[in-house]
Amino acid sequence: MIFDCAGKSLDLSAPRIMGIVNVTPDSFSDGGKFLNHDAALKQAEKLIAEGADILDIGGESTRPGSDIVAEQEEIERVAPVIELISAEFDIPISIDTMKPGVMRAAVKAGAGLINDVNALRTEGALAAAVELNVPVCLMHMQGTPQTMQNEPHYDDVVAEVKAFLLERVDTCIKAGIKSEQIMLDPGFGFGKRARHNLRLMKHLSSLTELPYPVLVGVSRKSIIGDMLKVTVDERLAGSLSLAAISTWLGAKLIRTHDVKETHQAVKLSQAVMQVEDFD
Ligand SMILES: Nc1nc2[nH]c(SCC(=O)O)nc2c(=O)[nH]1
Repeated sequence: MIFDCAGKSLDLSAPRIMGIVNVTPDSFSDGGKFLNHDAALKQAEKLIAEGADILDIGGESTRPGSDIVAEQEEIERVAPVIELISAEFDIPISIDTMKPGVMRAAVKAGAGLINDVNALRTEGALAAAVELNVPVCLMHMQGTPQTMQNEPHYDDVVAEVKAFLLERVDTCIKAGIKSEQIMLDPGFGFGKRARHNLRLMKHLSSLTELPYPVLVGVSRKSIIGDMLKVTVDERLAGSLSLAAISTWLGAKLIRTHDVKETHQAVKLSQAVMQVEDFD
């Protein structure tokens, strides 16, 4: 279960941590903090020191109602940062984008994994991913970031998300993506109400039992805010609780803003899962 991310390996035989570096002015949690390259590099350095196993670079916020960013603008935000991080550190880098042109520029700059919240459905994205021949994360989203939280509806959210992801896997493999280069993600908060997010978490094993590693991204998200009625900067405890639950249920990659604390939570849940039953 080792992903080759453009020569840098990501070993998913145990749960790992994906640190978030948003190079956007409007990301819901840290928007604007890392728009300049030095700040982004410093953030990368911090997350690596705290134990990140991969860094996820995003140039377009996909929080509900976010603005669409032009492809060239998104490339100008992410490519220089990826180049800097890739030159400076030996850590695998993922590009969080839906756009094929950004995928190409990011991999050229040193990214080794495509993290697509749109599961390669954008025109040209699947062809780009096949050509770039790097691992991909396929995530479920109902609608678009601009529309997804307007009355999301499911008859059976767990079954529907699982069916969507398996259909995308089938399409990707038929197009030439290797199955061992695929990871899946239920897409917490992407066209889901609180109860949908909770059901997806409760039944996460319906995804983790599949032969693909599962990535979970709940860091500081509305699943926490809805339940605890706390603001974004008061969601660390909730994020860590869900990180522990996710890994307990088989998630192999936790996407987070808070790497140090999440690393501790994951280490504990691993310790419980792996302890010998008898001396
Ligand atoms: N794979 C994956 N990529 C993501 N990119 C974002 S951006 C919005 C935010 O961080 O709230 N979320 C996710 C997620 O949940 N999974």
